[in-house]
Amino acid sequence: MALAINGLRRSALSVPYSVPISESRAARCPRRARVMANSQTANVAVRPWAASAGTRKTRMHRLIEEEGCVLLPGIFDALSASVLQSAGFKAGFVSGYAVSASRLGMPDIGLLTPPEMADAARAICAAAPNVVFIVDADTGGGNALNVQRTVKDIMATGAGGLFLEDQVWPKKCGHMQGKQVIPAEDHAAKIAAAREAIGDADFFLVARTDARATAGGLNEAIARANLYMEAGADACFVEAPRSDDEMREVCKRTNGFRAANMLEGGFTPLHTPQELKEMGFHLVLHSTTAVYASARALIDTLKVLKEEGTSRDHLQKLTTFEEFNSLIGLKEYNETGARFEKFKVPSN
Ligand SMILES: C[C@@](O)(CC(=O)O)C(=O)O
Ligand SMILES: [Mg+2]
Repeated sequence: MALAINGLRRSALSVPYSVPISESRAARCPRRARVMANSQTANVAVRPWAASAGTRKTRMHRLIEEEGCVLLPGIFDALSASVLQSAGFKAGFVSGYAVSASRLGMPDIGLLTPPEMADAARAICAAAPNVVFIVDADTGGGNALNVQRTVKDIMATGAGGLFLEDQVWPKKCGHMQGKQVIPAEDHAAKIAAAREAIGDADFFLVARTDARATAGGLNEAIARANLYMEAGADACFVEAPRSDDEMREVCKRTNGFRAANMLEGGFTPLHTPQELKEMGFHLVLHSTTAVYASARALIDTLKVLKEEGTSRDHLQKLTTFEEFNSLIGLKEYNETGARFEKFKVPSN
């Protein structure tokens, strides 16, 4: 019996995507068998994206080449992006979790919309033009057509790539309970649609799977990651592995570049980029570190202000007036303003 990946254009794959599997296994769980069959071929298949990935060098590919393992702190607005750039980071992650919290004051349960995310990304990229940002596009806003629109919107912000995940909408943060995933073939089709929308642009596509949390567990998540790589992703992200052994398994059995997420208080053990590089990861998100640090600082500072009615005894906890103005480029703005105070007729 031959099964095909629904939704993928035949021209998108140069290898046969019909894989013979046993009738009985397919009958027990056809969709799962389809995914597993494809994952079994993934290591031997000649993948067209792999050939173009060799020549296609995005900013993110170059950073991976330079650093081996790229650290992307999660940020959520123009100010946090400015701080990230000032701290010397070359890459950052526009976190859906953190944007939902900072922009809406709402949890990461599918309340943030793609246009709101694109709007946040636009301000972020403008505030930190030297940083390559990867944007969390959640599920991409619907089907393949919605995904293509979302991809184009996010590309127009100046970002260097995006994450696209296979959860059922409304999605949840990967470290929350009760997640569900759409059929693997449907998400592979969305990845193929995203790849088509990206074309030759300098834009890095990360396919995320949340299937570790479902009945299929780690095996299904790994099979899905490989399928999504076949569909055209530049990197895969198996969300929320629960131990070092699971993280190593992900690295051993998935193809292409791999992302890990170090979410404090989540399911995945925390590691340094060097440790993760040794395991086989290439991108390291610290998706919530900055938003948790900001919340901690605000909680503590405003508590003191409420109690004492003044900040004068706690100024060491705040930036200074000068430091803050410099952070957001006051001197440069003033210089530009001065150059255009009056139009001067050129003397010769
Ligand atoms: C990475 C993340 O998607 C959080 C998560 O689901 O683990 C984010 O929005 O920062
Ligand atoms: Mg997210």
